[in-house]
Amino acid sequence: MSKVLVSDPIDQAGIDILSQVATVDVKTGLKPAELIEIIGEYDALMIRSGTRVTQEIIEAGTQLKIIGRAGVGVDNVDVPAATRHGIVVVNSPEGNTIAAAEHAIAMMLALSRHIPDANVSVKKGEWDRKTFVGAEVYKKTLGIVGLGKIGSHVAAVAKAMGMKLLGYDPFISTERAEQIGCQLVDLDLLIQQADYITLHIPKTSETAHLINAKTLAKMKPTARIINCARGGIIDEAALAAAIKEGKIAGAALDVFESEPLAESDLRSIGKDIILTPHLGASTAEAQVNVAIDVAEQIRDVLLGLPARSAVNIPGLGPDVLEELKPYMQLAETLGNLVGQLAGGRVELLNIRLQGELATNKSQPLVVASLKGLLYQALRERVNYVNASIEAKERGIRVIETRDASVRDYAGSLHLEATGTLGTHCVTGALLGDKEIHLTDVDGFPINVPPSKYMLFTLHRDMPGIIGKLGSLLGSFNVNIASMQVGRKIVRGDAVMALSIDDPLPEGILDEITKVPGIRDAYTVTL
Ligand SMILES: NC(=O)C1=CN([C@@H]2O[C@H](COP(=O)(O)OP(=O)(O)OC[C@H]3O[C@@H](n4cnc5c(N)ncnc54)[C@H](O)[C@@H]3O)[C@@H](O)[C@H]2O)C=CC1
Ligand SMILES: O=C(O)C(=O)COP(=O)(O)O
Repeated sequence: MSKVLVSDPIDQAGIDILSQVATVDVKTGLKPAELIEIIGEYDALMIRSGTRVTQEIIEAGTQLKIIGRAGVGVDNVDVPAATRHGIVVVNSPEGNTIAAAEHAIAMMLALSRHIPDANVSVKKGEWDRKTFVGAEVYKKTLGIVGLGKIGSHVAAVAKAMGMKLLGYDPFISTERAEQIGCQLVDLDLLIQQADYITLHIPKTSETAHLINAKTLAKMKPTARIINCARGGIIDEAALAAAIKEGKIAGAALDVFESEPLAESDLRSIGKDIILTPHLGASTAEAQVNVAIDVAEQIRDVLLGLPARSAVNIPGLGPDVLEELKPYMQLAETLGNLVGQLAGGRVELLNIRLQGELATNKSQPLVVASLKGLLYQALRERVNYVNASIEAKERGIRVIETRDASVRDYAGSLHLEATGTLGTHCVTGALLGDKEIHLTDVDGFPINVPPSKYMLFTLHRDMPGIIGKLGSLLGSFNVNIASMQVGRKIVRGDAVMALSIDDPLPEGILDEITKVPGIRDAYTVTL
């Protein structure tokens, strides 16, 4: 049975799902060295933001197949290292959207009305109404940095409260911003005009210290900034100084450069700063959502199925996966087949996505083709995560083309592999009830479902060949399950595709090529 380590607090709903397929150990608060010591035993690791999954931990996790982040941000995982090791990293892109957005709104209102400090004051026995006079958000300008899932929900709520919305997000269109009710502007303008700024972007090398001494200096002295996204997007020292010097009115922070927050100037600022301990996703509802979402994906991957929200498999979102699932198996089978036909070292793989597959959405089929191609060399070590990197490291050049005009089938895939021993090509499609069919081998039209053991011959189309081959296979006790000939012209060259019940015994290929008229023979295991 597989083993899963849960190293941060996760809702029981997730543990229950994992327990259906694995032994689950919950060990929270482990030090890095302790995690390194035990991670080698586990097939999966489930975390929140509390565990830093470094390259060292990934290298020690020799059995790891998946790292599941029960939340959005994966900045605490060395994703490139996981990718190199073929470990799929999944998250829950939507499970805590509402929770995080509501926390940002709550922070904005709490900051405007000094709720945390007023509460402490009343609990101390005071009745001070003058100190805590606040500001309304109605008709004020909210600048939203990052108009993704959380930023969009913040926009909807803020709009309902009568705020004017400015948005900055270089990766969304003006139309999308308009839909959200935001005027798309550049960051500088947003910073200068906003009364409130709220951050909803990932932490990356581009967004680190996006808000710094220079940007803070451009803000209105009455402006307040809220960060419920990631620590380190704001330069904390510069922020503390800006509030103390009255350059801005205040800040509300849920996330910090280093968590838990250690000694910090931020603590010494009074009612103009609110600090919460990374609570954005901490609602009962969100914790159930993310735990179920990620546990299901871990379960699926441990059962050999694809994950719906893998962050290190490009282009494979849940909607795309649903559509492409049957074609992924086709691509893998064709990759595996053409790799074996080509034999030797493959140097170039031409992948043509045809008919309805000729769209950008089909990108994962390229990865699946490479996974199939590399299967003979790498077996279980190649997967959707590392297939592209492994191909690159082996010097395999990949050319993708898309041809929507090929309409023999709704969608079909054509793979051509060139290696040290020559060039071969195969085409396949889904027929009937999404059954995989080989529709062409080396330019000869056929129509056969692939089987585990197959034999292909290139021969002259002439009487007697099929009989001779049948007798030869019979003399080696090889049982033929099905056979089909593909030819372009009568008595010209032809291809024979045979499904056989068992692997072909050693030495028989040479015998087959000695049959007059048979030029070449290939056996494959799929
Ligand atoms: N405090 C907490 O507990 C939580 C924090 N988060 C954090 O909130 C952030 C946003 O999450 P989602 O909205 O779900 O992500 P998302 O991926 O839906 O949206 C992020 C948006 O940021 C934009 N973006 C990326 N780089 C940018 C840049 N340099 N400048 C401006 N915009 C940029 C993207 O185009 C995208 O629209 C993430 O950092 C996530 O980790 C999420 C959940 C809970
Ligand atoms: O989902 C995210 O990105 C979060 O920041 C939530 O973090 P958490 O799971 O509460 O440690």
